[in-house]
Amino acid sequence: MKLGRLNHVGVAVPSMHDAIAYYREVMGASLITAPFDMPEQGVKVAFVNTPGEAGTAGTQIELIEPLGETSPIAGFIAKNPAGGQHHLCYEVADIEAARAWFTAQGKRILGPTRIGAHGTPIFFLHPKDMLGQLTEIMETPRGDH
Ligand SMILES: C[C@@H](C(=O)O)C(=O)SCCNC(=O)CCNC(=O)[C@H](O)C(C)(C)COP(=O)(O)OP(=O)(O)OC[C@H]1O[C@@H](n2cnc3c(N)ncnc32)[C@H](O)[C@@H]1OP(=O)(O)O
Ligand SMILES: [Co+2]
Repeated sequence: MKLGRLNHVGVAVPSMHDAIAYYREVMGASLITAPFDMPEQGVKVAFVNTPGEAGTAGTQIELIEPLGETSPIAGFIAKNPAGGQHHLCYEVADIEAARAWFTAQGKRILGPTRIGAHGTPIFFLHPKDMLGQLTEIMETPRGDH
């Protein structure tokens, strides 16, 4: 497997509304997508874009707010009521090859491969196996690179 670009840093927030205001007013972000619900992932999502090198997409901040009774980030927000850095998401060219690569190393994969917020397949790796970092692997969207 070859590691691709850092696609996004997931940031769990208790209030999407307040987090968007923070990125606009405190951080000076001008490109923030409208929030949308991903009920099957248990989160509301909005992306803050940072600029990349000429002609490339910059790394995004993925704001995630708990959605529904069984949100996977409910426990994280309970422990970190102000919110906090939640996961790192790296791109790969081939999601199935990446899954096999981590499985062969005994890394715990959290649930099935599913379609993520960019419309490409993703999976998550347990933070206790990954230097304490919840790690998301996503297939690079077609047309990028
Ligand atoms: C939309 C999509 C996309 O980008 O396309 C997304 O990103 S959706 C992003 C949201 N979806 C996901 O995160 C899906 C995968 N996540 C999960 O399955 C879960 O969140 C887990 C990672 C298993 C954690 O679940 P939960 O907090 O309920 O379990 P737990 O309290 O037993 O936690 C087990 C241990 O892991 C630690 N822990 C929990 N969340 C962590 C995190 N984000 N980073 C680092 N450590 C973390 C806890 O403190 C605890 O450590 P101690 O035992 O030392 O206290
Ligand atoms: Co993510």
